[in-house]
Amino acid sequence: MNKIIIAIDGFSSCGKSTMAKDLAKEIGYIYIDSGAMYRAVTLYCIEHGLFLADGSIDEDKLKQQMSNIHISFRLDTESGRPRTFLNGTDVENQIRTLEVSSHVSPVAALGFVREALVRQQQELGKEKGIVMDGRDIGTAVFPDAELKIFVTASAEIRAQRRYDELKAKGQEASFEDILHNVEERDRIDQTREVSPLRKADDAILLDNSNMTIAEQKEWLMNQYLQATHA
Ligand SMILES: Nc1ncnc2c1ncn2[C@@H]1O[C@H](COP(=O)(O)OP(=O)(O)O)[C@@H](O)[C@H]1O
Ligand SMILES: Nc1ccn([C@@H]2O[C@H](COP(=O)(O)OP(=O)(O)O)[C@@H](O)[C@H]2O)c(=O)n1
Repeated sequence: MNKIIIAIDGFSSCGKSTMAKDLAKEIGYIYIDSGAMYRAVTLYCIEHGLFLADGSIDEDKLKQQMSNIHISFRLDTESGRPRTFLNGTDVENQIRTLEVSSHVSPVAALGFVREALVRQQQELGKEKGIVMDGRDIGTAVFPDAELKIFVTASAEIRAQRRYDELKAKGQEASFEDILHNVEERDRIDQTREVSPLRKADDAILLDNSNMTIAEQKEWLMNQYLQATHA
């Protein structure tokens, strides 16, 4: 069967990567978490003092240093899930903290950052057989993707899911802070000038507010089967 490209976009913390990862594993496709790439660049900025005292980004320095930022993914053989590496170091846990979440959307709004990452993402999808999730996969990275999904759920439900996840990992964070972060990122992601978050006209909308992980997994598998047998 011919391999296709599956683009999964949507609002923050709604379950995109959970469903994308599960599908990729089941059908033997590569899974790429494009958000992890923006998070890795953000971690680099934090670690290299590129956030100025007023909270803004030293754009000139970041532009100069973009070629020093190398992001890769390696499969964790135990969990079967990919882990994110920044310049050879496993940063999978560090990029998921609320600190990185609080800084990532302004970094992702920078045109030169998007250009560099989109180029890498397109390269990764060249052979097809890929599931990629993010904000602009169906609109900018792979506008010709054969299957596009746009996921949403209420902000409270999304914040609760992220809160439960951080708590399970032993990370302290308040529900209010997470809700604020989810809403703020949605606002910045939807209003930025370059490739803002929006549903592609040909994407299928999924509101998974009242769906379990198993139900959404089955829903996505059905979409894949329909797309490949059409
Ligand atoms: N339908 C669901 N019901 C409950 N929790 C979910 C559901 N889908 C995903 N989750 C959980 O919500 C959290 C955020 O999911 P994730 O896949 O990381 O979202 P995204 O990639 O959209 O940010 C994870 O802890 C995940 O296990
Ligand atoms: N394709 C993408 C993916 C992420 N992003 C940015 O990166 C941030 C983190 O993405 P993510 O997918 O890890 O976010 P969560 O939904 O997992 O919280 C988003 O809030 C966007 O600002 C983007 O601009 N374009």
